[in-house]
Amino acid sequence: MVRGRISRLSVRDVRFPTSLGGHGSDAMHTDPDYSTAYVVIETDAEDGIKGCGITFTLGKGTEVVVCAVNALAHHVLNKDLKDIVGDFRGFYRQLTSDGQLRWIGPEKGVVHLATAAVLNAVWDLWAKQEGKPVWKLLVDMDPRTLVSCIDFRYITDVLTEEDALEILQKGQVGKKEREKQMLAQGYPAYTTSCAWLGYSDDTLKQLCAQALKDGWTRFKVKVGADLQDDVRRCQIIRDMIGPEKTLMMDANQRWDVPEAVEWMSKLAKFKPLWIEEPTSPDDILGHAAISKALVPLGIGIATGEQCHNRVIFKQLLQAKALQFLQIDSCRLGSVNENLSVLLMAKKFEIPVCPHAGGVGLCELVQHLIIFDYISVSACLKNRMCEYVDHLHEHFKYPVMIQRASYMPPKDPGYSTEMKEDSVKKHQYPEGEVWKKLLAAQEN
Ligand SMILES: C[C@H](O)[C@@H](O)CC(=O)C(=O)O
Ligand SMILES: [Mg+2]
Repeated sequence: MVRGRISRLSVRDVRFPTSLGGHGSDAMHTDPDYSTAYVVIETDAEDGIKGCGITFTLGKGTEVVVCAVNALAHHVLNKDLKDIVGDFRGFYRQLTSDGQLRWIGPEKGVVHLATAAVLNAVWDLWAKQEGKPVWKLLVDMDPRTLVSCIDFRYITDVLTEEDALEILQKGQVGKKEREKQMLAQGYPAYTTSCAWLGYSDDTLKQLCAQALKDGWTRFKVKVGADLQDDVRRCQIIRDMIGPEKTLMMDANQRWDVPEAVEWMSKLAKFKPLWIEEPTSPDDILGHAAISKALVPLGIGIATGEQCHNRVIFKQLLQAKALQFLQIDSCRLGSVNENLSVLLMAKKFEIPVCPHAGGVGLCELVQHLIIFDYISVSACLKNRMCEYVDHLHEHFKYPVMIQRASYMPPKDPGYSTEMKEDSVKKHQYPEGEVWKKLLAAQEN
């Protein structure tokens, strides 16, 4: 039973100095400090359960997201949780349609990242009160309730409420077996941890050797800044993993459309399964053109980690602009909007391979993709979820990887809760980690 009125919302700017080690670096983001606007909501219920939500940022600018969360807070405060989740579509619409705040979106940019953080906290609270991890809450929900969480505005030309219901009803068949399968085997993952762009060749080799020992069979390498470097690094990694294992490449939006085609034609000999974010995430027709040129070379297009909202995904699907769709748990409007994208991907039969990593993204998105397999896609072909081996130690319920697969979390909630000590130490700029770093910079 859901209970309580939201009595408090707090949001903190939490940053990890990952740029110091080149972790997370790519052709466009050369010095990312993995960070989060960390939201905690409390209720007046006696159980003391809190909902925790995050969105992912790269350091600077987290303070702007924090401001946007505070600007949205009045939509949540003093609301009964029962009323929020009882009309989740209405609540989503209320947050995303604030007559003044939507002007600095709508449903994109800082205000949408803030929406994600707030709604992620609501989902965490709801699941904790129900005593289930979010994936299980979703799996056990009847199709009508699931559909009632989705705002179909702007997507009914490709996915109506009736279409969504039909997909979810079909997904009921074999659900029990798939749940058992997930609990026993987990959801297949790939690793990005070996090949950040800022890593030396020696680090790349050492991490790749370790990943092979740990049983990884799918690897992603960052490309896009310098072609000769890319050729050398891709050669190293392909030689190490051999011809059979899967390799993906990620350019993080570095190229123009013709440049993407030309560059990837030179990297095609390394047999990448996909090139991720070859160009601007807003350029739907550009992605379609790249896809048309590269698919004949055996290279698919993957994108999504910087797609603003369901409308962009709708058009990418309509334009046949991608072969792999990458949802993101903290850029889209939480579970609600991700549900609509999972259902559209199912309708277009495009495999979903979520973006993860960052800080907390693995923790969250595992719930969505496990639900997707059990209740929507029922398919593992060409599907895998990203894994990055950073910062899990700061979470109370960190991801569990076994045999290169995500094992379904068992603790109630959305795995979003951070350790209080970690939050305090990494709060920007007053946490002890930052105090030391900022003082050292001044000297
Ligand atoms: C800046 C981030 O680390 C980005 O490079 C992550 C990414 O593109 C991915 O994990 O994929
Ligand atoms: Mg990427």
